[in-house]
Amino acid sequence: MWCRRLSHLQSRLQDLLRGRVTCWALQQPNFKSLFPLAIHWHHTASKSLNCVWQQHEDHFELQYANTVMRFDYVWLRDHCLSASCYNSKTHQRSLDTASVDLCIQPKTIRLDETTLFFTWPDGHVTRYDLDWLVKNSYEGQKQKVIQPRILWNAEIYQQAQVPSVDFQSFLETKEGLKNFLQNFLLYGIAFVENVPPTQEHTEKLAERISLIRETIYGRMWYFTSDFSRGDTAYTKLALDRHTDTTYFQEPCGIQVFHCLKHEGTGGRTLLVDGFYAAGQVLQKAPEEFELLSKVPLKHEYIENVGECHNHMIGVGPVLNIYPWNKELYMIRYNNYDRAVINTVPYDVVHRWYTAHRTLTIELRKPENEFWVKLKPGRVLFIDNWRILHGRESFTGYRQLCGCYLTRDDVLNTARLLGLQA
Ligand SMILES: C[N+](C)(C)CCCC[C@H](N)C(=O)O
Ligand SMILES: O=C(O)CCC(=O)C(=O)O
Ligand SMILES: [Fe+2]
Repeated sequence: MWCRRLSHLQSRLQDLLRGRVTCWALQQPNFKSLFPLAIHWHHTASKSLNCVWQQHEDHFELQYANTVMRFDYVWLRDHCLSASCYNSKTHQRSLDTASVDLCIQPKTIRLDETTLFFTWPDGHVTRYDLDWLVKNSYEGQKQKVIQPRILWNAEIYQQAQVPSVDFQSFLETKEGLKNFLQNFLLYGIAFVENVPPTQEHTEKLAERISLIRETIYGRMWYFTSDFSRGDTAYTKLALDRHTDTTYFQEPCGIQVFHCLKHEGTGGRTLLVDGFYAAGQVLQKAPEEFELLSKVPLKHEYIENVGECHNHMIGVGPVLNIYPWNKELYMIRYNNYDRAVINTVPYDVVHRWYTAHRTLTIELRKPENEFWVKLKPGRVLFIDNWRILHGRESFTGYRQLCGCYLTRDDVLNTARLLGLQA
């Protein structure tokens, strides 16, 4: 049998060289006689557990907890949590996945209480907890959201009466921080009150939840309408709704705004939930939603003002979704910074403009706009992957400070506090 296997491997190699990459064993007519398999369903001794499984040629099928799951055998071997395959202190795999035979099949399978035991051809035994399998199966993950959110329009947000968190409790208590982060994760915006109106205190606040993301604008920024940088943000002009740093390969995750001073009129901040608007597009025109999630676009920042010389380019679709559950996780929307579209043919471009228009119409509906006047002492955190911001034109002297945060670090803090993120 070994020789046979070797000659199979040789022809498999030829197949690979010719570009045929299906599993050799499955192509063998006498496959079943080489690996006799049980084809009937196995039931558990305890009926109450309600678990049945079946060993197929190329996968393992499990029905448990109202879920039908299918597992690939290489996947099962790769996810062995035994001491020799997984270091539970570091939570890292020690098994060399490349050493697993891609045609591996278990020799025996047995269920004991809530644990499945797989014995592999080399005698190695892997145990899987049934609940672990449900939680980590594709079928289980497909039905779950990574981050629960409450999508809002102005009315929903205002009626929710989301409380602001006090500066002191945000800095000094775990509950204060946790409440703040919970609201931030759910709504994509959150406020901290009674913050001393200085850049230092704003920085302290930011550092409580995350590393500050230093960018071409600096670490903490401080800006007025002095056109010190080559961007409309540094003027008194109105800014339509947008997300920032769309021209980064990874746009900044969170934006922090603290208005330190404004002696003049106007200058209110506009906030729109981009995911709410995208949700409306999904309902009304699913094929347009899909197009917005597939067509890659460039955004660009070109600056040549004073000493500042920058040229940044970021590529990605307007809507970014996880392919396995279709969950939206990032919107890139900035009509000012969108670069020349040269990544798609003309007919797709036209359909893209139609889809972009549908989204824009949703984003511009007055009922989706939440307007707020930023005041010294009240710091606003914005999820820049979800919420669009803008501002009304203004008169007089207006000073804003703030920073960007690394999304990974904000989510890290949230998870360590027990929040789902
Ligand atoms: C916040 N701060 C003033 C530092 C930067 C402004 C960046 C503006 C740019 N058009 C964008 O949308 O990314
Ligand atoms: O001036 C403002 O309120 C916001 C300007 C802006 O969009 C930005 O700085 O990112
Ligand atoms: Fe902005």
